Amino acid sequence: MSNYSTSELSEAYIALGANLGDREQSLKEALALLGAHAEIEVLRCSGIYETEPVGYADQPNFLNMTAAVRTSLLPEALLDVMLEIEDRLGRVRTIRNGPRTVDLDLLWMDGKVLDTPHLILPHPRMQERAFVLFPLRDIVPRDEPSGLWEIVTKALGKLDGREGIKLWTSSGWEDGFGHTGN
Ligand SMILES: Nc1ncnc2c1ncn2[C@@H]1O[C@H](COP(=O)(O)OP(=O)(O)OP(=O)(O)O)[C@@H](O)[C@H]1O
Ligand SMILES: Nc1nc2c(c(=O)[nH]1)N=C(CO)CN2
Repeated sequence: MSNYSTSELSEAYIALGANLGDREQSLKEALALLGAHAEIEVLRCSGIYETEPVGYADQPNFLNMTAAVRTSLLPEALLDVMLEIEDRLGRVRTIRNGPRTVDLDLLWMDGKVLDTPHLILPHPRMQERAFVLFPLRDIVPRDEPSGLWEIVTKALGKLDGREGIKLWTSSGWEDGFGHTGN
């Protein structure tokens, strides 16, 4: 497909959330599926945080984390891969902000700005979500070239404390989790 990927590599930041079933397993499977894609390399993963639900309160706590990936996919194609992973892991869309086996949001891609019916970049709600910002702070380098570190730091400064976020466990990524063995 001509408009699927490019010869240039982008660095993208993805938020993952799960609040149904085996939440930790769903996050890890989603990461493994991202990393198994021929055009996606998972570079860094945050810790896994347990977070109180935001938006629609009458649902279980979430586990949330973020990942940085390197990819030759164009933004829309990366989003398609993410939506396929959600489907594969059994996500059923019911109510907005409602419970889900796994949710993948594309937060940031080299500072690109997009506003199409399918994809808005940067993610429009990322700066107000503590469950995104705390895990994102784990993995964005201070010298990130497109200005994400400054955005995350400023947005975190506006939050009221930790807002129902606590570290749950390490993602285990550094210890080899997610490698497919080749
Ligand atoms: N940056 C983005 N990342 C992920 N999805 C996006 C983005 N911009 C637009 N979308 C669109 O949003 C649609 C709905 O996403 P989803 O069902 O995950 O929403 P939600 O998780 O309930 O709410 P929220 O978008 O606030 O996290 C997706 O099918 C996708 O086309
Ligand atoms: N704590 C928490 N709350 C949410 C989350 C989430 O991932 N974590 N996702 C939502 C819709 O994307 C709505 N509310």
